[in-house]
Amino acid sequence: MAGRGGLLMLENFIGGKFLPCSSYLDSYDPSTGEVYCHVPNSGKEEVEAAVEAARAAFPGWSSRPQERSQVLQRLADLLEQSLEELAQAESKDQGKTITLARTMDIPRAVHNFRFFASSILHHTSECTQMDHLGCLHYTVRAPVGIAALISPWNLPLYLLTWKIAPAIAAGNTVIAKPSELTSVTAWMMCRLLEKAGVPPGVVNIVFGTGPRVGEALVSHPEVPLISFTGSQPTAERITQLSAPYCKKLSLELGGKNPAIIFEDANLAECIPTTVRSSFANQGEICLCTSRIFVQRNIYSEFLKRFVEAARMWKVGIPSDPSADMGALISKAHLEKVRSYIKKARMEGAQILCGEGVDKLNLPPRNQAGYFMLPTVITDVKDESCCMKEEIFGPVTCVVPFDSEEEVIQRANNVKYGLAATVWSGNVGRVHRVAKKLQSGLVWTNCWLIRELNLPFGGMKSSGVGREGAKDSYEFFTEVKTITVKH
Ligand SMILES: NC(=O)c1ccc[n+]([C@@H]2O[C@H](COP(=O)([O-])OP(=O)(O)OC[C@H]3O[C@@H](n4cnc5c(N)ncnc54)[C@H](O)[C@@H]3O)[C@@H](O)[C@H]2O)c1
Ligand SMILES: N/C(=C\C=C\C=O)C(=O)O
Repeated sequence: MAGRGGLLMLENFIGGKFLPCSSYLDSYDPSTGEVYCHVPNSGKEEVEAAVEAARAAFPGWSSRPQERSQVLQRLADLLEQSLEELAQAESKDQGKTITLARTMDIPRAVHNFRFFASSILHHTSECTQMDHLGCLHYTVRAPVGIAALISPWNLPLYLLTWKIAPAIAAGNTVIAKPSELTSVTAWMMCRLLEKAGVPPGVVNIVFGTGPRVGEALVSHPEVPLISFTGSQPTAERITQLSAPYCKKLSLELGGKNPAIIFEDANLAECIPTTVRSSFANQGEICLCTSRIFVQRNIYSEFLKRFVEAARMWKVGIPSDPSADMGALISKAHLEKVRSYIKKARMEGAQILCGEGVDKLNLPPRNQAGYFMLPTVITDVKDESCCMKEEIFGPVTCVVPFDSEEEVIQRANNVKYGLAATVWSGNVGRVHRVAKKLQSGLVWTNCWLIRELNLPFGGMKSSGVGREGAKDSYEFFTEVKTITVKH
């Protein structure tokens, strides 16, 4: 929809209707630094309206499980038919490459609906007998009610649908709040909901900032469940606000993910995959590698080949299909990421390629965009902020190690525990190391191969709870144990 100054103007989606808001936020095109869209700056009033709509829709939606599965399938089909349009929009709004949006973000959003449409039909419940007391016990599960779903800016539709699909499949009604920095594809999806047969009020989307609309949502007494993906400080705030109501919480947070590369690793596979795991989506994936530990006897060779491969990664405008990396999300974020390179230099680390070393070539129109080259840091201490804090940008540190025990201890020596990769041809070692890593996910000799049936989530400050077929079902339902005396 065209709004002020011919710019795209989004509206909230509440009770099956698009509704304007009394105030709007500017949203920037990361590749040019120009405002290109206005996003509703919603608050308490919009949350009240969404709660009312979600409450009214709950009795009907929660009582029709077969129909829910069919509706989700139709929504998946409709999203798939709009794949190209959605990919273009995601790439423009977020700064990611069109190739990544086409091959990962939007296909995964489609898959999220297909997967939960099917998996919801296959859950079983528990039953036990106490013959000596003449009793049979069994469990039933019921949707919790109105779910608040809050998602970040890095994988906008991918992560939003990873929450909406299991929540509504289980029979809840939802109020979703996408990041104010990347709201466009969520708004586009609203146009498909009615066509798919999602009844009004089942999916409500309120746009705006965390402190204003996000807090109104998480502290609403009629919203008993919150699924949040984002940063650890925001998770802390949400936990505080929801504590008085004992809400159910799922928190998917940041990472400081290690790659451990042993001397017997297949470097021909490991190097391109580790370049990708460090720099895909501009390093803005919570699962991205940011600490690379390399066994000392292959360290020099690895470093040389890794830096060569990182330099080959093409930073380009997001719409260029040959680009490997696009623009970072915002000016503030670019400055934050760059500040880590300055700190590393001040600490005596070496920057081997990227920021401040190589030259970025951009068309004149994109000079004010938020671009940065893939950057490799070395000679950096484990205690440095670059090795401890989540940078969430195209920056990775490479350091040597000597023994298995040493590298496990160093890899675990951060507050986060989300994802690790281990590279070795020795199956025994891979299995031993994977078991000792404090990490919710360990990919060995690969990265980011997702099996949605199995638990996804982090340890330590990387989160609370797990998502996936069974875990999401358990989170989005309440269980009840029934005892029958016969
Ligand atoms: N573990 C995972 O699956 C996963 C996935 C993607 C991103 N992340 C993490 O997300 C972070 C980057 O995303 P971000 O910058 O959008 O995170 P963020 O915490 O700033 O924002 C995430 C969402 O929370 C909202 N929000 C902010 N303050 C809020 C408040 N006070 N109350 C309610 N809602 C509030 C934001 O508007 C946004 O929608 C990184 O730390 C990254 O690692 C984790
Ligand atoms: N939740 C998932 C990925 C999160 C990525 C973070 O940036 C997923 O693949 O299910």
